[in-house]
Amino acid sequence: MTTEPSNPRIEVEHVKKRFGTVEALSDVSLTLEDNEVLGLVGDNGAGKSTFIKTLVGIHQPDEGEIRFNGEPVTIDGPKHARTLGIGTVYQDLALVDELSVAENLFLGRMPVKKLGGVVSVVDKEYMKQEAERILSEHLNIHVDPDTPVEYLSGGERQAVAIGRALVTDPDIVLLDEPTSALSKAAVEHVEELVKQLRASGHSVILIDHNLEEVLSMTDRVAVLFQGRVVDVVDAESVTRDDVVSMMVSGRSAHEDGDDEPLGRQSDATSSSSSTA
Ligand SMILES: Nc1ncnc2c1ncn2[C@@H]1O[C@H](COP(=O)(O)OP(=O)(O)OP(=O)(O)O)[C@@H](O)[C@H]1O
Repeated sequence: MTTEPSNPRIEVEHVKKRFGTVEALSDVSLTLEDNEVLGLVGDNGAGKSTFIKTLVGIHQPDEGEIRFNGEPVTIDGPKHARTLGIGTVYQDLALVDELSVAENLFLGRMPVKKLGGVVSVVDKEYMKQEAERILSEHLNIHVDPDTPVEYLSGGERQAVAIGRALVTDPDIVLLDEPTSALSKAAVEHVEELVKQLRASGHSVILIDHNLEEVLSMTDRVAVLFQGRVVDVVDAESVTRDDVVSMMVSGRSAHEDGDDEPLGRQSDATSSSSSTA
């Protein structure tokens, strides 16, 4: 279901990002509307993770502008992104193996309490209770919050990573492959979570190689090819085959067949900045 663009949470305009000779993002323009789930798909190396990492300030764009709630921003890094209300689950999970589930959820933002009104100590009880609540309520995962994450299954680790993004109650959630290591039942919980996030007014960007999941979870889908946006399509009306074709050819399903693919090697003037 596509609604008229009205109140973008994030606007990315003409962003370029190079790594040496590789142009990972070539003139990317995209919007994330208020209360929408935007899918980001593309073949390996298309630029999806670079896009997410640029949004949270891990990478700085070489060119272009990012606006957040209408205001141009320079995002210094993940901490700054969190203060802007962006929660992120990275593809590599970024968990610390030897720390517990609760410690991973609250990494870098441990809650403190005053002992005797004077000495500040980490509030471990609160951390454990919150960790259990977030994981069971949102993800239906029941693990001992004291367990080091190195002992968890892949699916449980993924749930901890998602739970970690939810601790700060963000308005915008960026999910980079949130279901890649999950069982079918756990994937359904993530799908449910994404629906709940949207129902409660969040905006979500979802990267997922499973196109069925993307099409069922998102409102719009942006297709990337070699650093460019091929098209942004309505998830309800596009077919999986059309998305695959755009991912492989670098051409929009709506374009005539004679154009050059919109790849890094192409000299074709980009018509790829659709924000549909
Ligand atoms: N830190 C980096 N240094 C050098 N090159 C990089 C770096 N990060 C990404 N790249 C390159 O930029 C391009 C885009 O990579 P990116 O990880 O964004 O793709 P992706 O769409 O997320 O791929 P995948 O689906 O395989 O995760 C690739 O050619 C990649 O090798």
